[in-house]
Amino acid sequence: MTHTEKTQKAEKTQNTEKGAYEATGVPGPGPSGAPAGLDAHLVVDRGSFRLDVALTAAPGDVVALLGPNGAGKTTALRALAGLTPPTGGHLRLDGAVLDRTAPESRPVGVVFQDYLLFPHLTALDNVAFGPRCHGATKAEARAQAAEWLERMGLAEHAGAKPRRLSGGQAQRVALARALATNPRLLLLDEPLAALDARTRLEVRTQLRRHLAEFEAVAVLVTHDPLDAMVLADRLVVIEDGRVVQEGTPADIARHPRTDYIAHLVGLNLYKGRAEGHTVHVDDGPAITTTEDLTGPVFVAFPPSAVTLHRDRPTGSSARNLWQCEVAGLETHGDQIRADLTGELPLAADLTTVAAAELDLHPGATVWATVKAAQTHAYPA
Ligand SMILES: Nc1ncnc2c1ncn2[C@@H]1O[C@H](COP(=O)(O)OP(=O)(O)OP(=O)(O)O)[C@@H](O)[C@H]1O
Repeated sequence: MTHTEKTQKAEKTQNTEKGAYEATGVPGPGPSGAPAGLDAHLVVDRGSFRLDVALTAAPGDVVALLGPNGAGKTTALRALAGLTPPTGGHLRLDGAVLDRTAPESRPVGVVFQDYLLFPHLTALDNVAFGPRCHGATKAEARAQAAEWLERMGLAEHAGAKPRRLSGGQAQRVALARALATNPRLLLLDEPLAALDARTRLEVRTQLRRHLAEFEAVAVLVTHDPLDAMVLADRLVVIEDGRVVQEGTPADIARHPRTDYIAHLVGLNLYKGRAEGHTVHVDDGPAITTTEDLTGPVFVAFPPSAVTLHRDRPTGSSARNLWQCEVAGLETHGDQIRADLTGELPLAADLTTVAAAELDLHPGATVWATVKAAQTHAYPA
């Protein structure tokens, strides 16, 4: 999320926080100064597996939990929702202790991976189910549901049953159902996993917008580094039940500390403004892409797409050429990853032989080329 988006959201949070607390009955940060947001230490024992993860977030933060299969992401999410009993630790939300609060009494909204929409209920009644469970009358719940469907651009599908909805629409209905309870903590389990690649791109953009508008804490679980980088302000990487790294997507992408993360974030990612096939990177140079877009975009390419040269290449057909300096070199398996600074900070992967031939060392000046066809631009 950009700085401007965060600032707008922070202002909105200040303006709406009181209303949200009143709606949920959860005490806000009172004169005693109980910290707003999430303060959790999740300890869960499951046979030989132990989850031991500390997680804190301020209202407005979107945190992504990432990790390989079996790392404990779902267990963490279920512990936050109250669906898996903890063995120890603590869970506080806006200063209120929730350790012993039943799941349905927590100011928590959950969007499950397969959405779990009721097949026999319309989109409207699926969304109304959320507020109904939190004590709203049938009429109130339906009015709130209609409002949320409108906000999600789904008003015309209010009467449709889930089987008549596309994957992206079903995802938004599930999100509306979770948000309709005014949760102080929104949990999303692999929110885009059930969608095909094409729908995913569009839904990712919409979800990013909805999360940017959400004033409380959002925690999402995902395997997909793009989802994490696009949707979250902060990544918490879990391996084998423990946090192995956390930070902004940019920090983690630049300085992976485990092979899993290096593989996970195998991308150079930039935000900028597209004008046709050219993306003007914020505070950086232009990148030529094959996509034809206009307005704010992300552009990404893997470090393996970067070719390095000691001298400025003359005959290269690559559309993107930048002068860089080697800031660091790291070995990853049989590859060398070069961390480059300059007009465009980037990571480049090359073989050990190529690194030796180029006489790469920290401080060396190099030219990097990337073919337009190896970049990927998409709306921000
Ligand atoms: N119901 C259960 N009973 C016992 N152990 C379980 C149960 N569910 C999960 N586990 C174990 O807990 C550990 C963490 O599983 P969890 O599903 O939280 O991981 P995950 O990171 O979400 O993985 P995935 O990405 O595959 O969904 C795994 O070792 C798993 O075998």
